[in-house]
Amino acid sequence: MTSGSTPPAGPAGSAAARSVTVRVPAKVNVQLAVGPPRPDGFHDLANVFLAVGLYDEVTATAADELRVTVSGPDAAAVPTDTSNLAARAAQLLAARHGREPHVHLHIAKDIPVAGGMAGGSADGAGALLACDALWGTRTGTDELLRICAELGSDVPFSLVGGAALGRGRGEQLTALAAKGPLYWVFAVADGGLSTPEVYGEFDRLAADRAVPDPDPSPAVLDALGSGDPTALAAALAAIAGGNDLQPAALSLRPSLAGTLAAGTAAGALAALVSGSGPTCAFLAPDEPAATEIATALETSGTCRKARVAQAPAPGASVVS
Ligand SMILES: C[C@@](CO)(OP(=O)(O)O)[C@H](O)COP(=O)(O)OP(=O)(O)OC[C@H]1O[C@@H](n2ccc(N)nc2=O)[C@H](O)[C@@H]1O
Ligand SMILES: Nc1ncnc2c1ncn2[C@@H]1O[C@H](COP(=O)(O)OP(=O)(O)O)[C@@H](O)[C@H]1O
Repeated sequence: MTSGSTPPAGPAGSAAARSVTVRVPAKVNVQLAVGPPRPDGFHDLANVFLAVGLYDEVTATAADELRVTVSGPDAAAVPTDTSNLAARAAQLLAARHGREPHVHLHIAKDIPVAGGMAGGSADGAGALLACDALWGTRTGTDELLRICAELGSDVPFSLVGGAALGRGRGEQLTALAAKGPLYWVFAVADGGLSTPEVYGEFDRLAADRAVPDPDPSPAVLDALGSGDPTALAAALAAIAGGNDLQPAALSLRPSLAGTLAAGTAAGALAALVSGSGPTCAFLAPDEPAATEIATALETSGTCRKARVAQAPAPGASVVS
């Protein structure tokens, strides 16, 4: 083999790489203001996204067909066919570049499944970045973000991470200042909630009232920028907790009220359902308090397990 045809020894992510691993964070919606349903079935949002330090890892390896495998305690709940957002990401990227989506995608799953923490979106964004690096297709950020928006409303945020305001259906992002670390505790429930069903329940509960256009709370944005958990909790209290989907999630899963109460009793400054749920998110004053809240939640019997995570977390990034 001549030196010209020998793949150069390069860093993972170069055209020479045979395997690329990308780490992608989960999210919590610090505020989720939901407008009325649009003609296309989506809802306009003011979605204050915050990436948190629970991660999935997506590894893309050269293969002669598209294949998805999943590991982790909740792996059995994740589809491995082309409904998996990671597989769909590979297909969309390959189509953009006129190539076959031949790749083995392995997802090391740590983000709760169907939990309102955007785990599927994370895997979609992670697969996109991993395949782009593996295939050497060098797709620009704007094009990657367009593909993310095709995959799902939350996927663009999974790519960028940090903190951002999502307008439209959540896909139109503006970066937000966020100072850390903020310590969050996540109470993971048994079983998930379907995002479309929760939006449907929101519509049912709102049927006899006018739903205002969604807007972010300036106090929430200020508190996020200052990194002061007490100020953030006060700003959330002033807007009835901040998540307009919370009553719908509670209506579909009334037991979540007990989870929220257990975290509050254990010292959480704020307690809210994460997005469409059923994961509940608790803002802690500091790291030791977060550990105490997690222990109290696990012994309360109101959740399957509790996880502590710091925020803001970086977006999707190549780790090897
Ligand atoms: C609620 C949120 C909050 O961040 O996330 P989760 O808590 O589920 O993770 C998101 O809006 C979920 O976004 P995502 O999970 O990407 O949803 P998509 O695949 O785009 O849409 C799935 C379905 O949810 C509903 N949907 C989603 C987004 C939106 N702005 N309005 C909607 O009504 C629609 O019924 C849509 O068909
Ligand atoms: N890579 C993936 N990981 C998890 N779920 C996925 C994935 N791809 C598709 N799904 C489907 O998306 C649904 C929602 O999963 P997930 O994104 O974890 O939750 P949420 O939308 O509540 O944040 C799952 O029930 C599953 O059927």
